[in-house]
Amino acid sequence: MKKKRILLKIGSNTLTKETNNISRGKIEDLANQIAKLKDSCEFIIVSSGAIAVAKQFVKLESKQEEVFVKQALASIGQPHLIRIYQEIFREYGLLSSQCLLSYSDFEKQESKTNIVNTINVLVNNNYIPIINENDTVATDEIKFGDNDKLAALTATLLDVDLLIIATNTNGIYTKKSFKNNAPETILEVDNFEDLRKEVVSSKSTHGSGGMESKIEAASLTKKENIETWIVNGLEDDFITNAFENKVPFTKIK
Ligand SMILES: Nc1ncnc2c1ncn2[C@@H]1O[C@H](COP(=O)(O)OP(=O)(O)O)[C@@H](O)[C@H]1O
Ligand SMILES: N[C@@H](CCC(=O)OP(=O)(O)O)C(=O)O
Repeated sequence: MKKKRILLKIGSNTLTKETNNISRGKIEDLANQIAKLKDSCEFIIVSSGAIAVAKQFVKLESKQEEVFVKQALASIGQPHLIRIYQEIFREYGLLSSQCLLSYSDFEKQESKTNIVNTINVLVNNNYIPIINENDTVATDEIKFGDNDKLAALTATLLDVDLLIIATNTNGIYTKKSFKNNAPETILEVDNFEDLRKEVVSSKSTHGSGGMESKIEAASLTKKENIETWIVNGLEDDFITNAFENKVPFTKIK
């Protein structure tokens, strides 16, 4: 049986469970779900969190807002982030690896071919690639604060069957319900262009792209006929529950 190829994007906000520390519990939840699904699905992860991990360990003598400081923090935090993933994934019998990519890599045919070949070898040998932006050489994502687009570009390049973006809401809410503090999830999207009108300018504690960047990401995958799900990553079992339709989330076909 051919496995369903899933690109899972998990942001700093979900990984920290909206605190100032990376949540080992969230990574355990992730590993537990991937282990349960491993006979039917293969996973590629785009994970943020390098800066958030570093902030747990160090205070650099400079203004935190400066982009170079964030790049330095990402460099300090990334190996810790991967160590935590590897420790926990190993306990669940999962193998993992690290890939650092930048947007410009998606503009060069040679780099694209190299990415596809490397990741295919990893996945075919049951390794879960954990991707983040190469923050030393590029600042797009730190400046705009978002891995959503990187996830969409990767999903497209690797021809996945499904992109899952884990965030801190039950998918995209109608603007009206969100503003009235009685959020209602848009479950299925009929008219994609109308979706853009539902975005509210608020963001979560650690997040910076807001819902807009998730919709932009979905517009890239939609063009390639890849389905995108926006789910609440703060909840336990958020992937398996979405598969079983036990929780509300937004499906963009
Ligand atoms: N229509 C909407 N439905 C749900 N959330 C929305 C909507 N419009 C804006 N948002 C905001 O988008 C946030 C999620 O994006 P973001 O803060 O960037 O999180 P992440 O770290 O997961 O990328 C939500 O917490 C919410 O404040
Ligand atoms: N690449 C950096 C920043 C990425 C970022 O902020 O993205 P996100 O948490 O998805 O809004 C990191 O790993 O900390």
